[in-house]
Amino acid sequence: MAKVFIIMGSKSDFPIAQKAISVLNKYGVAYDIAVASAHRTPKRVEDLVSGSDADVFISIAGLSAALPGVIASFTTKPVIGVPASGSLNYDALLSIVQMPPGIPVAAVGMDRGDNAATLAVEMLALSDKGLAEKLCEDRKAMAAKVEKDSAFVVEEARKVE
Ligand SMILES: Nc1c(C(=O)O)ncn1[C@@H]1O[C@H](COP(=O)(O)O)[C@@H](O)[C@H]1O
Repeated sequence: MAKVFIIMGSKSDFPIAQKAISVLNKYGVAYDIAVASAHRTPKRVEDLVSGSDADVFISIAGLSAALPGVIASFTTKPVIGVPASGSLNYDALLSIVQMPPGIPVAAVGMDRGDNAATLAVEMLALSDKGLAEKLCEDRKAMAAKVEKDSAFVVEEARKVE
């Protein structure tokens, strides 16, 4: 049973989806994936969302990026929107972030499929102790790497004349 459903507006968004898949695979979280567009195939979006039992939706969209908000209109499950970098600078980001009250979408940064997946895992970890523990371990590993990197730059700085 898929826990996360990744829906992207176009096949051209797939590289961003791959970043999300990589994180979900790392945590062993099952996912479904599909291309559907609120602009081009609105009925397909409704059918996919209504027919899904996923706990969290990740929606990737560029340009006017209606898709995450439209997905949110068909479900009360959390929807995480990933703005795809497009022809204008912040068009997709602003579309995703500016939802009307009552139908929120959690926006992550431009092209940040990885963060969308990590946020989805954090949501699932609220009711999954194993996932919560794995997230804690990874935070500790991240902190250890920062300390190691810091020691490295201190050492390298000493060598600068
Ligand atoms: N934002 C949306 C929606 C939507 O929101 O329904 N449908 C497609 N798109 C976006 O259009 C961009 C260009 O799509 P094409 O590459 O297919 O022309 C993609 O980033 C897609 O997410």
